[in-house]
Amino acid sequence: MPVITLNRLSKTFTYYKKEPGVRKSLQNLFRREKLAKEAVKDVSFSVREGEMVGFLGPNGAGKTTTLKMLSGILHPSSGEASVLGFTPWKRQKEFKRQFSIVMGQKNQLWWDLPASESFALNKLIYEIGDHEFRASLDELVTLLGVEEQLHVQVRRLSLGERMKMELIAALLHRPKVILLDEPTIGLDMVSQRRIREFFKAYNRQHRTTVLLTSHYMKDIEDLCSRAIIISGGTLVYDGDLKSVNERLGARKLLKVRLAEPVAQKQLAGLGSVRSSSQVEAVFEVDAEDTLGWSKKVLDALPVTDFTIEDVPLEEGIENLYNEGRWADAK
Ligand SMILES: Nc1ncnc2c1ncn2[C@@H]1O[C@H](COP(=O)(O)OP(=O)(O)OP(=O)(O)O)[C@@H](O)[C@H]1O
Repeated sequence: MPVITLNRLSKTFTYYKKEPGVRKSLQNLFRREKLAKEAVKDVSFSVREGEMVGFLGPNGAGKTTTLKMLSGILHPSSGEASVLGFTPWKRQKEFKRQFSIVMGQKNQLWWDLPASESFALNKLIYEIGDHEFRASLDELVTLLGVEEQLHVQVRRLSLGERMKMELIAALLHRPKVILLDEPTIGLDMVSQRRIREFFKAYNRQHRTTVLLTSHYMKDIEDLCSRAIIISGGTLVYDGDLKSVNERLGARKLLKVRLAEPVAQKQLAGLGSVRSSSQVEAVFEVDAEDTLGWSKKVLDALPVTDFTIEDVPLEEGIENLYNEGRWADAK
């Protein structure tokens, strides 16, 4: 049984064009130009109970807008959605008690109070019983290793510690469905890993259904076996994460630092140059022949430093989409 279902869900934002300058602003008071942005177009998919699905797409693809509709923060322009049998934007109390959304860029904790006091408030809001609250809090605090920070004013916590407290606040009422919008954004590698490990353990224990957006491929790889990809508001892929990886992994970025400036022409003569500055160059190369490419570049240029990296997720998706390489993946 799916717990999340979207049926041709769409959202168009309408807004008025704003032009710079006093004269234009005055003109706009009388004659405003109305614009429309189709942020999400006819998106349909469903997620089964206990699944952890990566929701991916380039910047501005419509991910946050979709998650906001699924959490009831936004009304769609058309289409339907059901989460745990509820229509999210009706915002029924019973829905809110079984659901949670975590946005890495927003916080729900009170900054001037210790997190423990925000948790006590959530206990009241979600009507969590004493025993359940204690058990839930103990489990989350232990899994995330934040026992010592519970009574520290939130504004004094590190970014990673604050995010862990945000997660506790979002999970205290043991929601069955969790939407995670960039939960590890801006965190250092250690905190990112800790949060990934937390979700793995948490999901094993509670079989929560999770829809996760992240710009870090590692988050998605570690937690999800299925990916849903949108681009320009439209669903472009729904399937195995492995096949997305195979496609994205086909190219690598070879980054070199040079001892002295090298002419653009010489760089271009070596291969596909992604970008270059005075003493740096980035080549996009075939992943299967990284060694051959490395040798060629090292032989030809005065290289002082050298790294091989994956193509950033959102860029890779955008490239594949533009090249029409999704056709056989759908
Ligand atoms: N209130 C709004 N009014 C007008 N346009 C909007 C509004 N909210 C979002 N948009 C536009 O809708 C599109 C989708 O935005 P959304 O935030 O859903 O993208 P996203 O996939 O989450 O991107 P990112 O990865 O950068 O966070 C963008 O072009 C954005 O500028």
